[in-house]
Amino acid sequence: MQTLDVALAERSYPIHIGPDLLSTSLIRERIRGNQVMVVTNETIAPRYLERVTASLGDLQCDTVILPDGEQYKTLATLERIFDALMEKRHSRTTTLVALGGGVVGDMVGFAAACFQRGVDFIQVPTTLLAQVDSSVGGKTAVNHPRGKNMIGAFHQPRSVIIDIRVLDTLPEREFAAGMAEVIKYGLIRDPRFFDWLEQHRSDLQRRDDAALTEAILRSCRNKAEVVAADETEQGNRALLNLGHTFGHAMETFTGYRQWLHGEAVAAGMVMAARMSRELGWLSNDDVARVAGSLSPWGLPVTAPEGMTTADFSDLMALDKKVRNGRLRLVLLKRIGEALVTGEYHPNALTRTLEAFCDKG
Ligand SMILES: NC(=O)c1ccc[n+]([C@@H]2O[C@H](COP(=O)([O-])OP(=O)(O)OC[C@H]3O[C@@H](n4cnc5c(N)ncnc54)[C@H](O)[C@@H]3O)[C@@H](O)[C@H]2O)c1
Ligand SMILES: O=C(O)C(=O)C[C@@H](O)[C@H](O)[C@H](O)COP(=O)(O)O
Ligand SMILES: [Zn+2]
Repeated sequence: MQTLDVALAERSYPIHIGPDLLSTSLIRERIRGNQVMVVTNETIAPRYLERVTASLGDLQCDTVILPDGEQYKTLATLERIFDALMEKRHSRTTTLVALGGGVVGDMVGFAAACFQRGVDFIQVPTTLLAQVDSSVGGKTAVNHPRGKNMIGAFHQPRSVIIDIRVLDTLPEREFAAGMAEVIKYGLIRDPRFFDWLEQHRSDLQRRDDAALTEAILRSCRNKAEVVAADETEQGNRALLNLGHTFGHAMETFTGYRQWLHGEAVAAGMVMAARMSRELGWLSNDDVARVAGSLSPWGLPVTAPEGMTTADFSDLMALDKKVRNGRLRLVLLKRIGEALVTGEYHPNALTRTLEAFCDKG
């Protein structure tokens, strides 16, 4: 097992990474009270829920099983968690455990931030995307029909427990979606990791344990460093949003049903790369290299069917990085270095959107 720390003073916490961690005492050790609510979904429950509850010893342990899917990452679904907490008489010293992918993790984190104005929670991520990104950093939220993650809070977990064995049951499409966020770290701040990912693509495609552990570790290290330097996104944390302004627009446009988050981020990162070329920062070869790092995973590099430039503009105007009416975007200075900026000629954005919507 390897352990990293997210250094946030009194809110610091460990990330444990290794095989077969689900049934160890790691979760139990981080629980401070005598009550725990394990929240998961209908797909994950039959596979992993019992293993987790069995590891919790003599605590009062209750469970909630949510419906599966991004379309359920809503305020309405959150109520099921609050109802269960009230029904089972959980108090302020309870701990919520998020057993699942980013959807479960984001909702449980938000429920923990809200219940009695804030209780402990532990992330037990079961998708690659959740292991490398969403379980770390304390961004929690639900979606609004008009915008992604619009209602949420910053609330850090007590610990993150990454059992790489649970990825054995993860479908290919979900695994690839997680790779989009892994590749993101290489693009925004870690060019050596980007090179490494290109060199080890086939090892990762066959889910070789050593390569997978290395990819998860290096991703979590990148995320932990960014979060430790800027917990609430006053500055450089926004770099983790590469591809997301475009991607969130695509997810919202498709009603949170058609495209996976990682797929939308992949297409969004290609858009960001193309816009960076418009601004003279990336070459044609760089853009081809960005797209070429994503497409072998079957990730989309074109816009959803029927989405127009007007759709993009409308939805992107609601992005959380808008400041005083000006849309700020995360763009690439070069492969391995990103910046967030609102200082670009609007034509560069128009040309990027037109090219993307016309022919992809
Ligand atoms: N908070 C953050 O910092 C952050 C970062 C990135 C993404 N996100 C959010 O995360 C969400 C996407 O997360 P995701 O990609 O994990 O999607 P997800 O949570 O929907 O999980 C993907 C699918 O895999 C299934 N699944 C999960 N673990 C499995 C396993 N081990 N075996 C078999 N099936 C399994 C799930 O039931 C689901 O059907 C989005 O809502 C996105 O906005 C948040
Ligand atoms: O942790 C962050 O910060 C991120 O931006 C990570 C993203 O991968 C993630 O999708 C996040 O939920 C996006 O946040 P949002 O503030 O743009 O909704
Ligand atoms: Zn993301």
